[in-house]
Amino acid sequence: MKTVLAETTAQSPVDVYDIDGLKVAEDLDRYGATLIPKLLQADECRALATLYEDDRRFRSRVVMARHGFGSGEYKYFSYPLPASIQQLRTAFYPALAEIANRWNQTMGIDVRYPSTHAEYLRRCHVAGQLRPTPLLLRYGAGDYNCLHQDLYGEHVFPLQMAILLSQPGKDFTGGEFVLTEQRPRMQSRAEVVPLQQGDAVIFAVHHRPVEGARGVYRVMMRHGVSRIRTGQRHTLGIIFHDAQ
Ligand SMILES: O=C(O)CCC(=O)C(=O)O
Ligand SMILES: [Fe+2]
Repeated sequence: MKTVLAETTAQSPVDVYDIDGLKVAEDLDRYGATLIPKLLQADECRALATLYEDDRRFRSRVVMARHGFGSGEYKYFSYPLPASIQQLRTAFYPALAEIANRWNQTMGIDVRYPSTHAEYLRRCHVAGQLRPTPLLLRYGAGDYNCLHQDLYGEHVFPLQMAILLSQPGKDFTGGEFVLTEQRPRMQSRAEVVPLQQGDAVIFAVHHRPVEGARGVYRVMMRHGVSRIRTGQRHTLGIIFHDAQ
């Protein structure tokens, strides 16, 4: 399936991402995560990171240490979302919904996701999950994001995306994106996703199916960020369900 991102910003040409060509489904099935290189250009990343200062864009700010979530802060966008974020959310959803539906079938879960994001949001909104979840995160030296799952109500779309907006090695050091998977009655496995500026990672929000010798089982997934050693790191998070 081809995902077309029309004009992610005024400067950017139309980009076409061939989701099949990038082995998105294959990686997600094997590892629970996949990396999409250079989804955004450096100038788009800088423009998005700069939005962090513009409080008119956001519905709320979370200081992570106050909640035991880690150290650093983030802000949830208000509706209407910035056009580039709205486009990313809409454009990536259909291909991810196909994977999510296949996973649910494999795991014996009877929830199915509609083919358009607009339709899925209607389902969230009818259930009272009305608040937008796309967010910008900002970390400084010493900050980190504890392993977590982004669940905001009954309706959870099982895949999400994060885009690194800062340049590792230059804007910051440390601060690796980390995923863990907890298999039933087994020790946990960790995976570090080596993101460059503008790269996206798509990953499982809460669980995913794994084929074992005795059939399919579910592994629990969590994600977080290791300690930022120096500098400042910004990320854009795109979650497909809305929040209560
Ligand atoms: O900063 C990161 O890389 C992780 C962000 C995150 O937890 C999210 O987007 O849900
Ligand atoms: Fe998260």
